Amino acid sequence: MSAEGEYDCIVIGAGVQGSFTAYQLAKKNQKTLLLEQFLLPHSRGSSHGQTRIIRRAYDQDFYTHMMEECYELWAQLEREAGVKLYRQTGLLVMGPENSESYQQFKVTLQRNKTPMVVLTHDNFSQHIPNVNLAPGDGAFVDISAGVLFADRALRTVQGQFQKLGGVIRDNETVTNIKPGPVVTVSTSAGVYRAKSLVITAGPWTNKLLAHTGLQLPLEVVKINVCYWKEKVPGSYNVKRRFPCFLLTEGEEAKEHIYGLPSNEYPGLVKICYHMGSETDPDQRDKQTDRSDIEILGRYVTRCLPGLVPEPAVVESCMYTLTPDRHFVLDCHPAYINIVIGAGFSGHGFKFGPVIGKLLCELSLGEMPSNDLSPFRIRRFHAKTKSAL
Ligand SMILES: Cc1cc2nc3c(=O)[nH]c(=O)nc-3n(C[C@H](O)[C@H](O)[C@H](O)COP(=O)(O)OP(=O)(O)OC[C@H]3O[C@@H](n4cnc5c(N)ncnc54)[C@H](O)[C@@H]3O)c2cc1C
Ligand SMILES: O=C(O)[C@@H]1CCCC=N1
Repeated sequence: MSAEGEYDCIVIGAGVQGSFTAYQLAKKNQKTLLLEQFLLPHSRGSSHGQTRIIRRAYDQDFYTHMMEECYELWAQLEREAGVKLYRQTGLLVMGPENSESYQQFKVTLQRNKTPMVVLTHDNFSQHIPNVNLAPGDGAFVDISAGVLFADRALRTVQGQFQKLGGVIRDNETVTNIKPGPVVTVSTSAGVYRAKSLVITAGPWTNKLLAHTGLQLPLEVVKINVCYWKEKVPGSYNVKRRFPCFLLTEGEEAKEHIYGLPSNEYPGLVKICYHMGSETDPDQRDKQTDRSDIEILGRYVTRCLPGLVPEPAVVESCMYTLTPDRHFVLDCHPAYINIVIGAGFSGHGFKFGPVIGKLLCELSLGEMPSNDLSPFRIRRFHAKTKSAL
């Protein structure tokens, strides 16, 4: 399509997934429009903030496999744009030695021959100072893991997309979608048409899908992003090689607790709980539940004695959860030219480059370069509401 307002593909949502999808489409010479409801950059979705963890450590092989290509794609983007987006720190994984969850993480890395170091109670504090390893807990380090500079990554991929001729229209909310062989998308500022549409709207996915008669079993939760003050400045700093860490489960909670070394805010360590309370994305700040912060405070007191056990800074972010915590990467069940990337369940940032590639392949009708069976919509069966 070449007339004004007509595109090969329209992508809705300029978070990490929509931005990488638009970039991949432009790389394949597709005339692409990326629509974003807020002025960019913004902090109202799931992709904002300075940092995210990148890791191969997972409890399922398919994520560890996807990360192989993903590390290469991150490095390729760094080279292409001449910016640093990743810093290797390692990821310390801890959890009850005999628990299923901890063992699955460990065994998945071992099976995939991922570089790792197993720590013992005897040598733990020599390698990882200022952390108490609970009795009965095991620990290992995923060596290639580290920190992604999230805001910078978003700016970079959007910039590369524009350099390839892609168009970003921000401050423009999509208000309607009319499916068909040519999809019509109405916004607060205009009407656009395209051969295909990709919906990567994060917490707003079901609001947009309502225009297409589909609802997915997605739950949106608010996450309190907590930063904890070092008692002795520098003791958990990235420059002192303090790693990212992940507690598979523990005394305080069933869900993960995870953290990143102090870096973006001097003297403050980012530690979060991998769950929050339900929210409407347009009313995020009305959700004031702090039970996750109480859980974190107890954990910090017990295991991170060098931190003040109450957060110095609390920011907000949102997860869009699926029931099984796996992503949705699929075509719309009724409209093959509408592609959905959703439900990243609080762990999707690191996969951005590979998800962009897969959603691009789906929208071009190509054979996906990864097995998408864990990510198909049909796995939800009865939970998928359809008015079609
Ligand atoms: C606190 C926190 C910590 C995390 N830590 C990690 C981590 O360490 N490692 C990791 O890999 N992942 C992590 N994640 C998860 C990761 O950040 C998300 O999976 C990812 O950002 C999801 O991106 P997205 O593009 O799907 O959604 P979003 O970033 O929310 O993007 C969706 C976009 O669509 C736009 N939009 C919605 N509706 C419309 C409309 N009608 N019109 C136009 N635009 C619209 C929104 O404004 C938004 O910009 C974390 C998430 C949080 C919240
Ligand atoms: O995806 C990640 O690495 C982080 C840490 C573990 C829980 C979710 N997000």
